Amino acid sequence: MLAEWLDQGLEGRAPSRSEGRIAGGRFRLLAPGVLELAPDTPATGARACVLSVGIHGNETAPMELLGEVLARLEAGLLRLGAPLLVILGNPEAIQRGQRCVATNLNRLFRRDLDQAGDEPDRARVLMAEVDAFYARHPGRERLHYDLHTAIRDSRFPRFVVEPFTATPTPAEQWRWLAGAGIQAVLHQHRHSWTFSHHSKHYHGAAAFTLELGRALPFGHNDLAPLAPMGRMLEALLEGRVPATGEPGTMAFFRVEHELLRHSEAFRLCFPDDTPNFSEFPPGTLLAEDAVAGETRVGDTALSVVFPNAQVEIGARAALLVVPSPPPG
Ligand SMILES: O=C(O)CCC(=O)N[C@@H](CCC(=O)O)C(=O)O
Ligand SMILES: [Zn+2]
Repeated sequence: MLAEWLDQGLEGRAPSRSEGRIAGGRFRLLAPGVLELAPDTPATGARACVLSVGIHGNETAPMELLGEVLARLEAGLLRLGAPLLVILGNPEAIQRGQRCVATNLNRLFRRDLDQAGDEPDRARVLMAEVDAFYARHPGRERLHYDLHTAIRDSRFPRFVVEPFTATPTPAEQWRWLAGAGIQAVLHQHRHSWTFSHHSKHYHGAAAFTLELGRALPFGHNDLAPLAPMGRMLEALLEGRVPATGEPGTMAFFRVEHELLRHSEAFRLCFPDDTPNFSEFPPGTLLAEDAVAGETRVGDTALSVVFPNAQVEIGARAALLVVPSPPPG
């Protein structure tokens, strides 16, 4: 039923059952693409976990990975030990195999959102479900992993974005992420209104956007490098402490500057297929914009993450980042 729920969501079919039993607890469909797993007896120290995939409809590897974990739970190979909210982010975009339908859902997670349209409506549903889920688990530590894949190759194929908020990230997170095969961490420098930012900013959750390789069509993903990540998700689901790694194995960066597209006549001055975290020396011309003029690297080398000249006007066209010391 659980793996079927995911498949039906991907295909736009209504699920056959809206609640029932699984090993160690119950499942309940709360809204289209929103599944709650409630353990009979939460394990000591279990986190209230939100796991989201498909916020961008063409990022398929996380959906396949989560599908495997849910199938193992359903087959009785795992036993539920933690409260979980499992989210299929943008079903309409997933069915179309597109990043989004009209606008980027992952910029809309703010409580004062007043836009109309499919993605704004979906953001409001998801924010309400996450708010209600965390409210059902007062006193329990909160976690949100929002799983994505990136448009381009990357010097670090598996990395996380740590949203900017006042809430410090618990030190254990760096050990868990290293243990799950994450290779780099990027600290945001300001509020970004992404889904993981919502959970961290409004709920004090340990929350990240996880980039797990490149976005490819269903069936073309190599899930082998994501095996440690799958094991971490299984540990969280069972309420166990995940395997840990050495945070020093990860590269740490912080955002120095956000490059915005201000006009139609905007272009990035490096090839489209430039991998994430490529470094440019001082003086390099990075972008030209009819309104903002030239953007050049200053005195310190900058690396480029998520370059995309095709974004909407006013949206982020790249993050310009520098190495930063590991936390703590
Ligand atoms: O590869 C790209 O250019 C985009 C990949 C992607 O969807 N990234 C997320 C990052 C969210 C964050 O900054 O936390 C996004 O752009 O929404
Ligand atoms: Zn994405």
